[in-house]
Amino acid sequence: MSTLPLTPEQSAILQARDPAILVSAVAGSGKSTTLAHAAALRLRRGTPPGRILALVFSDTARQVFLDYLAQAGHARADVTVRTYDEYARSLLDAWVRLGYIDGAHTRRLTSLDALRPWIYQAIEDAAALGAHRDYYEFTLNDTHAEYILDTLTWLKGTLRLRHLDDMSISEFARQEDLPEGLVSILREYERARSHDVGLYEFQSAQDYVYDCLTTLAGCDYIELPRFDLIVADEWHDINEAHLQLLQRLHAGGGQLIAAGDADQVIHTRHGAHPDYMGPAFLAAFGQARRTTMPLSRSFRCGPTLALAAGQLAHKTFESWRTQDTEVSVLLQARLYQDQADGLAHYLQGLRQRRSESGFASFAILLRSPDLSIDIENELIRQEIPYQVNGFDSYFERDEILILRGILALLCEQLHGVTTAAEALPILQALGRFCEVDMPEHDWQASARDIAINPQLIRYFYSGQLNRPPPLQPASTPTGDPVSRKTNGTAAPTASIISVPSLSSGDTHYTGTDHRRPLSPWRARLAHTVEHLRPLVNQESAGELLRQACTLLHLPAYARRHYLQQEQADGIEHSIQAFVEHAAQSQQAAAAFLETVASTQRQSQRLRSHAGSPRQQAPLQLCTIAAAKGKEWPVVIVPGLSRLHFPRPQAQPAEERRLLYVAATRAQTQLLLVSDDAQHPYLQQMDLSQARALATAMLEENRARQADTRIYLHVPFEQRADAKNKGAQWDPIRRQWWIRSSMHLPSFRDWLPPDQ
Ligand SMILES: Nc1ncnc2c1ncn2[C@@H]1O[C@H](COP(=O)(O)OP(=O)(O)OP(=O)(O)O)[C@@H](O)[C@H]1O
Repeated sequence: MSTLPLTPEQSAILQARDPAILVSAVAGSGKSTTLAHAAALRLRRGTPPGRILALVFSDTARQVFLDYLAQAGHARADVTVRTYDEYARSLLDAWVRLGYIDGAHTRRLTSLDALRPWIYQAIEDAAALGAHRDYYEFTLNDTHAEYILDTLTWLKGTLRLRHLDDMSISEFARQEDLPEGLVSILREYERARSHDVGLYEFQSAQDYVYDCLTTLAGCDYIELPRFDLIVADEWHDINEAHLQLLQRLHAGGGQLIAAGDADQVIHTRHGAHPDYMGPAFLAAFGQARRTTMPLSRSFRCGPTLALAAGQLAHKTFESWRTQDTEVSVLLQARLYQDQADGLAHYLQGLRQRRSESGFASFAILLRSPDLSIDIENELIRQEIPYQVNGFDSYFERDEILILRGILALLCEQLHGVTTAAEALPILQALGRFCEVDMPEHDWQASARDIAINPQLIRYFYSGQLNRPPPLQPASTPTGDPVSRKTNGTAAPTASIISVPSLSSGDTHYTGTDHRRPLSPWRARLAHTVEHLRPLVNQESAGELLRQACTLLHLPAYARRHYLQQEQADGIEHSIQAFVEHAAQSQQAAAAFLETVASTQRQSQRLRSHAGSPRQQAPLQLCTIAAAKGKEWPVVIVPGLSRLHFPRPQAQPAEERRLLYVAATRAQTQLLLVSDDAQHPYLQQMDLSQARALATAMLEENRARQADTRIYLHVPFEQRADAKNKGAQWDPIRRQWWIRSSMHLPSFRDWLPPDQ
């Protein structure tokens, strides 16, 4: 049995009898704990484990839920705890076993690698139809493939994809505001995937819930399992498909308790919406049969942070803590650069004040990866070990690799790079820019040669980047795409590409047709190299990169490859930050390339944790989205600037929720870094008012703590005696308790050993 004394709000939720309960909670208020206790209480009251279902959104959340269930006194295997995708998949499996659907040949694909051939096939099939070629680029690359999957995830999550069967491509494209070419790809992909209701060629994680609902709609004889209790954690991540599956499960009777925080909705792109934390829940579960209950006090955030977060979110947000969370603001002059120095200084000082040897208590949460350039550089300078979470370190990002590659082309030498492993990503990024199509072993060979002799990059340029791409044969899709395409690039055709050994200096190709004109990107690269090469010894790296970005139309490149405005903006910011980094260094191109390469090696050492000083625990450098559900003693949120956070083009409400999620990860200290003392978020949080009100809340919490509950071990036959002395009965824990301010010696026989 758990020793955790539940709060009155938690107890009220556990005692409520309504068939559908929506728990509207603040961050860190014990949502998962409460749901686990609800399951434990049912088990104690005799509900068989098989009649309880817990649904979560991630493996981490499942683990957390199982831990809380164990804390509440129940072994891990007692209750079914599943993600929605896993649960839907288990339903489909059961229907196959029962013979309701034919799943004998359905392939279960788990990675983009496994899905890629099918996506590429759909792109080719849609392109072959020819109708939308003038308005859409049917490119075969991973970025495009990911965009297609992202769009599918959204359309399936919102169940909007269902309309595609009843509409023409142009009608659907108009309705969803999508390019017709993209819609034609989606249609081809779904046609290849699903032959009929319950008959699937292949399924991936994003399909299970959607396919379950489609199968249920087409097969009304299928019965779903019945549960006495369904608990749904992280309800703020719910989308229409999850909601409808839950509605079907709940229609069999029993109780549903869903818990979430409307201000943690940050995945509207995948179909989540704050309405599900209110009107949509109430509508879905019937007027007379549901209720909303609060969890309004946080166990994580101290009073100052709770009050400030409440002001940001326009809601009541209180705290149980007797220690405050200190919230401070670091003002900096500019978005990039200055803040990094201030930050590292602050970090080192704080670590010393906290008397900690490592950085495990620290997290820096980024609105988007572009800020990482200066922060990573500063962490490296200060030898602070760090781990990157939710994005790639700037050394590994395509746009930065392209910029390094361009400087190397101007220098006609890949300065600073000493191994094939270092050269390969730069060559491949340039290759993607120019749509070079080579087999993997040729990439490897080129990287090896250039690592040995960095000047050979000039042959890579003349042989691969500065020549027209060969004509591809017309695609004749037949049979299984898996056997035709294997990895990130379309299967090479030996008669068209024959890569010379770079070390021989040989630039002769056996291509069959070179009449095709240079693609705009190759042509722009050629023009840039021609224009800037003569300036390489006169201009600094920063100036060369600035001019290269303009000549290459890099923002347009970002927009073409990253079809989502949000991603394209992120790439543009990242490019801008790297160019500024080069400018600040005031180095010539060759020296700057050397510096970046050696900084990269230091970064790898610090990130691998191998050579960090005194084997210190690393700091977490995380995107806000990847920090959701986690907590750290010290949280730093840089980049509060009117240009960066909130992003001017993004949805203002979702931007505000992003900051709310980031800020509420902090336990003892939150540092907000801004270039503007009047930043709208700082004004909304009104820290001086929050600090003033926090004092009273802290005193109240300390007084309450001094008067906590003490649970007694009262034998059944002595219960009347305990009651007469003033003990009270807790119906949820089924235990007698007294206040710590009562006369303890009167209860000596029943006190726990530590009292
Ligand atoms: N009644 C309680 N008394 C003391 N601590 C509690 C109580 N309920 C929960 N906690 C603690 O509060 C912390 C947060 O709990 P939990 O993870 O359940 O919150 P949450 O609302 O799900 O958090 P998040 O905002 O990350 O979703 C945990 O350390 C948990 O043990």
